[in-house]
Amino acid sequence: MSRTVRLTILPGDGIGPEVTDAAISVLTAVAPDAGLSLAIDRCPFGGAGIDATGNPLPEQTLKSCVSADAILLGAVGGPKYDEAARHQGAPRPEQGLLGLRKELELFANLRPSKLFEGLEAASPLRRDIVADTDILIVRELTGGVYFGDHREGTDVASDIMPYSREEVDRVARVAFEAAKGRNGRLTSVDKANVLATSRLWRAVVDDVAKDYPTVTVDHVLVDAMAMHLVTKPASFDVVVTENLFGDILSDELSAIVGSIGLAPSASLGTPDTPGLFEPIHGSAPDIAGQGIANPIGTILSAAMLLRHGLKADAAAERIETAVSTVLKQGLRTKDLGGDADTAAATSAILAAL
Ligand SMILES: NC(=O)C1=CN([C@@H]2O[C@H](COP(=O)(O)OP(=O)(O)OC[C@H]3O[C@@H](n4cnc5c(N)ncnc54)[C@H](O)[C@@H]3O)[C@@H](O)[C@H]2O)C=CC1
Ligand SMILES: CC(C)CC(=O)C(=O)O
Ligand SMILES: [Mg+2]
Repeated sequence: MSRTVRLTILPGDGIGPEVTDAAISVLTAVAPDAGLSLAIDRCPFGGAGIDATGNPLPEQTLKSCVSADAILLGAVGGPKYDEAARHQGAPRPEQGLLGLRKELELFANLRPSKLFEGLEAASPLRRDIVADTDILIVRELTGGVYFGDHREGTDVASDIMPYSREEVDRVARVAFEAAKGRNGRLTSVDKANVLATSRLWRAVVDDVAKDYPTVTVDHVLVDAMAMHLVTKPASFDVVVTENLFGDILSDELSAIVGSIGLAPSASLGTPDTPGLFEPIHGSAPDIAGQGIANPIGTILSAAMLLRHGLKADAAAERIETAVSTVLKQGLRTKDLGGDADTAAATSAILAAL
């Protein structure tokens, strides 16, 4: 007997539809052996939501997300929408994404990045420096400067970065749990020499640490962390940080291990809200429509969807093993210095399954 699971798919904009199609074909391939029957609802979101309804998070799309077992997103945004926002005051696709994260209270964003075997030459770092890099960034996702008050004037503008003890506590616990299940090392990244929110962040992380005596915690300032990631990436295990710093450091880390096109993520809230699974990259307007996007970040996000969203760990592992295998065998999309297109990469992964 198979279990029917409801998946809301948000292809979004740019390369979003290309990479979500690839991930759906992989999910569809592993579902039967995992005892899953997929009920897929594709919904307009981001720029596509604006085109369809004027709203980046249309009411029907939100309804579908709320009642789904899990959500898979491609990416949102693009120059056409930036122009309309600038000149006509139109809504931005990115507001839809921030709105969805907030609506579902998806406060913990897991962004794993590791060096796959065979990809040493794709890293901009020396082989001996990048070797063994395997980091999980836990990024706070529904607080901080993305959600504070924004004031936009022609001469003065401001963005407020608020954090409460509760917001820091809950994401810190996710990070400590993750560290406990890995190597027991947690690095908390902040800017406590300048920011009040960072001093609160540091104090709360130290309080939560008392509940996790087997985890060792270090505090590192974000500017130094940006440097450490390129000089000694293999010395970090789990990293927890606030929204903006996590956004930036995870893009940096993804390039260190080869390409932003490889990096998946899981955005999680309480156990009874559906998780949102998406690659960390954006809509890549510079390569959209050419069929050359790397689909691996989205395919690995589908694996995270199976593990965290559907508790189908074996199916998740099958996908991760297939991705490792094809990379070890030499499959390279353009971002990794090769010439495999999206379709060829997807076919290779399907074959490796
Ligand atoms: N989660 C989301 O939906 C996000 C949306 N954005 C939006 O995306 C748009 C473009 O932003 P950018 O700053 O250009 O960031 P981006 O991540 O879309 O692209 C940065 C660079 O990485 C390359 N790239 C990204 N994904 C790739 C993939 N799968 N395969 C191969 N190459 C890939 C792009 O071609 C580009 O050269 C903007 O409108 C931005 O607001 C940006 C980040 C996240
Ligand atoms: C709102 C998003 C566009 C922010 C972002 O870059 C991300 O979440 O990775
Ligand atoms: Mg980002």
